[in-house]
Amino acid sequence: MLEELKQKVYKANMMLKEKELIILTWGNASGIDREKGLVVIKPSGVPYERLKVGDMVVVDLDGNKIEGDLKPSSDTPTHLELYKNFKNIGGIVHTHSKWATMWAQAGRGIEAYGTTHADYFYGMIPCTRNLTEGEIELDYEKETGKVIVETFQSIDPDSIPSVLVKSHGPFSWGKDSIEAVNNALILEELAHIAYGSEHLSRGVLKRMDQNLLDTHYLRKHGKNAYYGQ
Ligand SMILES: O=C(CO)[C@@H](O)[C@H](O)COP(=O)(O)O
Repeated sequence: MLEELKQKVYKANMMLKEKELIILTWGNASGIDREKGLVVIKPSGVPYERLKVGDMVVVDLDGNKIEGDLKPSSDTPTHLELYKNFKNIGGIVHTHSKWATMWAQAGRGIEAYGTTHADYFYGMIPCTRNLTEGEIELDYEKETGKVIVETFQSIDPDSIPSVLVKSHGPFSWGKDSIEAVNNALILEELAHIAYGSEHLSRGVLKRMDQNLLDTHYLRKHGKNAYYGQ
């Protein structure tokens, strides 16, 4: 069942390791078949060194396991919530990549400071609020997806394909799981560059000019060409 999607999701998972976005078992990738309403996701706790295509788990959008010998990732409820609410996405990845996780732990979104950012993200990459707001939340994996969706109430997930989850780490998405890995890689680079830029500017750095942001993002996404046109 879903053999092609399993191959792609397996490849996306292995790319997370190749691109050094994860170590040990600190992350997962998934992909959805929208027609069938089924999601393929990495099994929980399996080290990437031992991961096989046949280990991929199939779940429905309610979280019921449809196929697979292993338990789906503990982040499955978050992936499902995003698939249900962000209708254009076909793949999601979660990592604990260093630079993005630093921003997530600091509770700070990554402001658009330059054209490297603007080529891929049309504005600030947001950080969610605290998941629990002071209460002990036992089912926080379920809540994580809801808090991400709440964060995107007035943000288009197609033009900002990543989020930082407070006290946890980043989630990225795309039209499929491979594009989601690519967006996670770009996020990690932007997180590193933004950190250095803030420090070198000794706290006076402001977000980039809106015209420059528009020009770069819209040009890269086929919406306009150059200044003056
Ligand atoms: O942050 C966590 C656990 O604290 C997870 O994101 C793990 O890093 C990956 O979990 P599995 O996919 O192996 O269940």
